[in-house]
Amino acid sequence: MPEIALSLEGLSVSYGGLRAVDGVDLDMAPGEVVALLGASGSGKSSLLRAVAGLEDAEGSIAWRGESVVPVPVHRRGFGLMFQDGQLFEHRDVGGNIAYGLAGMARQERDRRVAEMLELVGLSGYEGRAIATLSGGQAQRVALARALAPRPRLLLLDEPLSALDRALREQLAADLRAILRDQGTTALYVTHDQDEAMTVADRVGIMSAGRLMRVGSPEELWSDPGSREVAEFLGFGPFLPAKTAARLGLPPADGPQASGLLALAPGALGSVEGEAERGGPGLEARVVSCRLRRGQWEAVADVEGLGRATVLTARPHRPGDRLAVVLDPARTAWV
Ligand SMILES: Nc1ncnc2c1ncn2[C@@H]1O[C@H](COP(=O)(O)OP(=O)(O)OP(=O)(O)O)[C@@H](O)[C@H]1O
Repeated sequence: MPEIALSLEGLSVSYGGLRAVDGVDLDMAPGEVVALLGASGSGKSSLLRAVAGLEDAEGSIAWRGESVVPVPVHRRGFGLMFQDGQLFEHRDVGGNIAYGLAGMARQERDRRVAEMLELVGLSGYEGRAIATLSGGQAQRVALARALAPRPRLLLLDEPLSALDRALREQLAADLRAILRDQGTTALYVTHDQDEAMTVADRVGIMSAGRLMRVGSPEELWSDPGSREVAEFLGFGPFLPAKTAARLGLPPADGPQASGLLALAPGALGSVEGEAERGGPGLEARVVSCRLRRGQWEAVADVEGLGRATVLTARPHRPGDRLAVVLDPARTAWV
């Protein structure tokens, strides 16, 4: 049997009559990073807080087979990191990182602080005042502080949400490298799909308190499992089997829950010049067009599919005709 670090079984969190987390089962391997992804209010933070011991919960929470439910927060050996790093303003950077290292000899503590600062790319920042740090630097210090005592599990709640997108992307990649480097087992809550897919080995999709599906980013994209998860990931439109067959995509073998073919973002592309020549492809009319991250995207009414996003090689005007082809590798049956 594979080794299990954190194990959740039937975990539920209720606030009065509201069931914020509803019967979640999840096993995590040692050193694994799992991101919980879901819309606002789906119960991600409540689940994380229950694991930390900050929220009463039903069901079981075990670490290496032993229940941690009776263990108080500070004895669980779990590290925490939040959106706002919650650094102590009255301590300098070094003092913040050393906070969880009480009981360690001075020299050893200083060494650990320097090592953590190097890990997060802030070597030499020991004496800096917290108020002088940028948002990104503050979150790096918060990460160093959380990792310094070598927690057996790191719990991160939207650690990058307060940062702008470019910084978030950079820090997400750095975080992944740091967690791998340290072999840290981590549960990571975010509502940002790109961040989840960058940081985690496996991503869990939450909706209305339930864990809908857990898988590696590749698994989720190739088989989202349900229309709800597919929609959350940005798949669409969803084509009935008959339409899919007309496009040369007969249903895959095996039972299909709803028998719909879901198109991933980028599944439709235009063959430039073909519309004018009347060549292969579905006929489409452009509604609007925009440049997104260096790629032209047209919203178009596509024959037999309805309104959909189509990647194009150049900008198009409303009313332009396109010949649209489907990339079967960017589709999934749900
Ligand atoms: N302390 C609380 N008392 C009452 N209801 C709460 C409390 N904390 C959360 N809730 C409710 O529980 C549900 C789940 O909230 P939770 O914060 O876990 O979701 P989330 O997915 O983390 O959302 P967000 O991304 O907005 O933080 C929501 O309906 C929320 O309003």
